[in-house]
Amino acid sequence: MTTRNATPNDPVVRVRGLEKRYGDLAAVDGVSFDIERGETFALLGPNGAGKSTTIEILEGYRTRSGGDVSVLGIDPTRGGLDWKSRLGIVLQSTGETGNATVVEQLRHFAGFYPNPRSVDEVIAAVGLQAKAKTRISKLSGGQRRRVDVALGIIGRPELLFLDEPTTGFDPESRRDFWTLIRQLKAEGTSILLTTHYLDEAAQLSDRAGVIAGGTLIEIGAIDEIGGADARVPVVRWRDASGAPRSVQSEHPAATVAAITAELGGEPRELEVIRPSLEDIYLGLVKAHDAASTGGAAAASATPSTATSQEVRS
Ligand SMILES: Nc1ncnc2c1ncn2[C@@H]1O[C@H](COP(=O)(O)OP(=O)(O)OP(=O)(O)O)[C@@H](O)[C@H]1O
Repeated sequence: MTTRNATPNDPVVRVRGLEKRYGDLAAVDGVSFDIERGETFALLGPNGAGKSTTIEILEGYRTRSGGDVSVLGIDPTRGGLDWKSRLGIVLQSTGETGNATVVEQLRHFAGFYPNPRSVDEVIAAVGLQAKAKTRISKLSGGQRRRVDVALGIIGRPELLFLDEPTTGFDPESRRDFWTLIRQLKAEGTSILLTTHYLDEAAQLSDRAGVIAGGTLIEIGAIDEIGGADARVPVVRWRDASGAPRSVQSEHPAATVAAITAELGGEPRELEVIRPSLEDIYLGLVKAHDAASTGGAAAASATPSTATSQEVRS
């Protein structure tokens, strides 16, 4: 076996120079990051960026081509059943379609863990009380996804991997899921989340890493990622001729006052927008795409709320 269990001060995940090649394709190309104990970390990136490959290497489902990885103090390629029982895994694709009912499946899986949660509590936490005795094969796609999440948390994991967990959830179920994740976090669970819902990442995560083309292009606290410049508010309005105008401003109130004075009245369709995580993320990915296709000069991490006509005040 390998090294030692993580102490409370060690990161629960430590990745250094991770590489994964599929033939000529470098799907993951020198990625490094840590996840601290109790932290929720979001791995963000476009389709094919390398998120699932990274997460599945951490889970022990894929081998790596290079680099060092430690998960709960263990190299995943050597993780045994004891190590696996400390993880909760919600894979990207829904696996549960069998003939068992929800409660039967959860009882069955609870038996694999030394200290599982109560099956009834988990069913309630994922909002499947009314379907507890229904066969999984008869559930809707979103309900099956909730079974996946239930199976991921039944073993009371120290570290929970959530690969696009809320795909197929209706808006209310997503909010319920967020509440559940906050409860798990409050209990001390460390979480690695991938999602294409940037509002979900912003709501749940302490830090995020953005991966594109197999490399980590940005990492930081959710409210700092992309840097201060990317967070400058944008004032939008229509000028006297009805043309759309926008300006990035560190002092939006003063900017609005100046526009109002210039127009001699209320600006039409006035709005002040603070770039969201999604705007910032889109700016980062756009800048990376431009740089990697040779258009570096045109690239900047300007939020997507910006337009080419904008000036900064
Ligand atoms: N088994 C495989 N064999 C060959 N290429 C693969 C394999 N698995 C993934 N890839 C390629 O590796 C790259 C990264 O894929 P990965 O599934 O990690 O992306 P992702 O960021 O999770 O994307 P998505 O958001 O679509 O889930 C892609 O170009 C993909 O086509």
